Amino acid sequence: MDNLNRTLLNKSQGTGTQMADSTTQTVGPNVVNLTPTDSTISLLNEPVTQPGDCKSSEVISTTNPPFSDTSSLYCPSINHSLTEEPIILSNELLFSQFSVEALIEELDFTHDIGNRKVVYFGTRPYAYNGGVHEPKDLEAHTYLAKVCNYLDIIIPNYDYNSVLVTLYANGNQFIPKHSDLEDCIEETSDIVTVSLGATRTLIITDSTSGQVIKELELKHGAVSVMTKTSQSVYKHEIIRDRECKRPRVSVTFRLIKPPIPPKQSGVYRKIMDDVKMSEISEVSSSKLGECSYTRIQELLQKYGTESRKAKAEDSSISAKASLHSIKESRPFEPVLSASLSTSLHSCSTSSSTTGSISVLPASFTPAPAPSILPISSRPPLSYSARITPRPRRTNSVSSPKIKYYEKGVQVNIMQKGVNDENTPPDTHAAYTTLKKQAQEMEARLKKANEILANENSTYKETEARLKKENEYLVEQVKKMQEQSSLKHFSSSSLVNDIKRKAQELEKENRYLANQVKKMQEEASIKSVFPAKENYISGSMGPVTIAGKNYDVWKKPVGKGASCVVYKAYDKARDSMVAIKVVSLQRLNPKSNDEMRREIELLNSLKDEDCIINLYDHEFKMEHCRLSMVLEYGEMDLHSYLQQTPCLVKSNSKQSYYEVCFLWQQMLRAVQCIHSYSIVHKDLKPQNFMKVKGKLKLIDFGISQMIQDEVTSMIIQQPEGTPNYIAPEMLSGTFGEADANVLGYRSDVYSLGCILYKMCFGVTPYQHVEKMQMKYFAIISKEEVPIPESLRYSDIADTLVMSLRKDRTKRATVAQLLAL
Ligand SMILES: O=C(O)CCC(=O)C(=O)O
Ligand SMILES: [Fe+2]
Repeated sequence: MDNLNRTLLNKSQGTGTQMADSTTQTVGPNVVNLTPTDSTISLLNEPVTQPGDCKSSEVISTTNPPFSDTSSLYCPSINHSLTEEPIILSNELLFSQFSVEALIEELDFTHDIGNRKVVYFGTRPYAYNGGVHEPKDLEAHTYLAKVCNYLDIIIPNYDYNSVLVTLYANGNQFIPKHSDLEDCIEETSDIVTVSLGATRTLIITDSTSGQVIKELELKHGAVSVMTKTSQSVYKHEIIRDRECKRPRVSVTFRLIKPPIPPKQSGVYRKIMDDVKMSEISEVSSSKLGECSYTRIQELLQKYGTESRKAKAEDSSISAKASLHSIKESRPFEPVLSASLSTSLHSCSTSSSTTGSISVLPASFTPAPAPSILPISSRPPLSYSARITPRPRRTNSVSSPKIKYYEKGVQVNIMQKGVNDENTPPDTHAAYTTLKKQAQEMEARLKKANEILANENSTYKETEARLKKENEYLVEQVKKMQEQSSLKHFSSSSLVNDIKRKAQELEKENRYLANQVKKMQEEASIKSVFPAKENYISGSMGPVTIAGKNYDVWKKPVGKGASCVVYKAYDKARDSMVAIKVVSLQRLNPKSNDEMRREIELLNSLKDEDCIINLYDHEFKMEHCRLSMVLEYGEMDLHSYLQQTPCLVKSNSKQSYYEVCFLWQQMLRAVQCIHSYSIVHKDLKPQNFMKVKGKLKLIDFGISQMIQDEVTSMIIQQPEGTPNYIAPEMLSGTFGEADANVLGYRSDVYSLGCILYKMCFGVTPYQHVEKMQMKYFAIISKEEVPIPESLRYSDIADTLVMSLRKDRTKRATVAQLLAL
């Protein structure tokens, strides 16, 4: 604690002495007159009374990240008294996330010293008892750079230019008792070690007495600080720990002096005298052009001669001069630097010196070293040049070279030349060529860069164009998708519509096909007909009516109160006919008159295809029989309705169409007779016959011709079938003589009843069993109710219009047809 206090005070007082050799050319940040920066001062606990007067304690806490309470700040020492003992700064928290394994992974330990391994990075060579380390860039060592960055935070103004990383693979590895007394370490240097990984023990002993002064635990993140000067007083060691299985890495920072030539020979001196700073800066000026090459050439010629001279003076001379880091403020920075070296080949019989030059424009060097310093404090990039005249071992080949780097790739240009022992190398010519080549190379590079820039802009243009095109296409695809989905939607609804219609048509078709089938069946009967057992012979015999023969089916197809209907084959017509045999015997004369009237009516309507055709008739009074040969129909409407579900029940479009179809035909048939001033008076399903699928009127038994509606006759008795009878036809019976007027609209009412039956399966008052009640219901002023189960409003309207009780308000057939 005391030591650090003292250190802080001493450093801040700025009383230290600059120990650097004047030949070191160290012109970095002021090491000696170190004054804490404002930010450092603000971090100190106690107020600073004078600039540079720092009275803080050993450990200075701050809450600023990345420090924790246990972190500390340290001002580098400046006093360097002999008795300054090592101290430890604890930085466990700062390094808590730091992986020592990752650090080991990224490092190549170049020296295996048996009990440990090391690797060195620094701008200057570092020689110690473990070996000699050549200068080496930190390059892209991410984790090591991180340690450097952390150290910059822990000791902000600490000046160092080397990093020695030591790996102790386990507790068996150690470093024996020693002092870091190497000459190459600056006397002003602090020796700072960051301990990472396993905890190990550092023991400090007094060099003279061997007495243990301190035993320090070096945990992960511990930073030990020693001074170079104290190395003559103390020794230190990392002792074995057999229990420890984990690795430990120590990262030791030092300030290394520029290398001292082994022998300060005349040649070296000459070189050193000759190569002045001005020349170096000339060589390394931002323009490595004419002047540099010329100068390099001059120098080589000069030192070639000098070395030959030196060889004559002292054959054992081996001189090496090196000028590094003319402006080295921090290690591993791309710095303005140049080196010039020449070595005389002592063993060679040849006195000649051949040379090679490497010209390394720093602008072509790989990416800058890892960020150890804040960007702002880095010196600007510039060229560096190294001139290396080397002895030629044989007389074979010399290799003047140009190296340059671009994007980390080294490009070598080699020029071979032959020198024999007696011929000094034609360095001038070599360098002229090299210069030319370098210029060419630079020109090519420039061109390549231009092309690249060009390509880059073309690429960018293309990229932008493609992006636009892509956007357009995406938009188009989107639109097309939308359209196609719309199309799909509309086409699917259309398809559904068509499907529905097709289904309806199919139903209709089936119905018609059925009808056709029936008709075909009828037609086929024709061929079957001549079979004897199927027609009448005997009592009715093969019947002759009005002189024509008919083959009559034995079984009657219909029976009435006074008539029987047979099916027969008319050979002359080659078609089926219906033969209606009416028994006149049992009829009164009035009935006979009716029969005659019917015959007349039918005869007058012969040409109408909505009226059943009367082909022939014959009164045989002797037999009291009227035989009528009529057009044959497959089935009357009554039978048809019996075997067909009503509209409400089937509730299908097909039934609807069929009802409409039949209704139209009934209307036409009735319109036809009305146009002959005939009122049918007994319209009911039984009186409509289906002939080849078409409805025709039959049975005019009670029909009569009328002049017009107003002269319509008064009837005495209710006639017609009660379920289809119009109210006006009944009302007369029940004393409402005025209303008992017969008219065309009575047929309309009956038609309405047939339509009602087709819709609901029953006639309006069919459910009323008692006849009298039925009559009352029919004549009642209350309109026939239309059940709501009928969903076809047009039919419902038609029913309402045709079933109006008041006949004057009832529709005529013409009106109904016009709907
Ligand atoms: O590993 C350590 O902590 C000490 C290393 C050391 O003393 C040295 O490299 O000189
Ligand atoms: Fe050491």
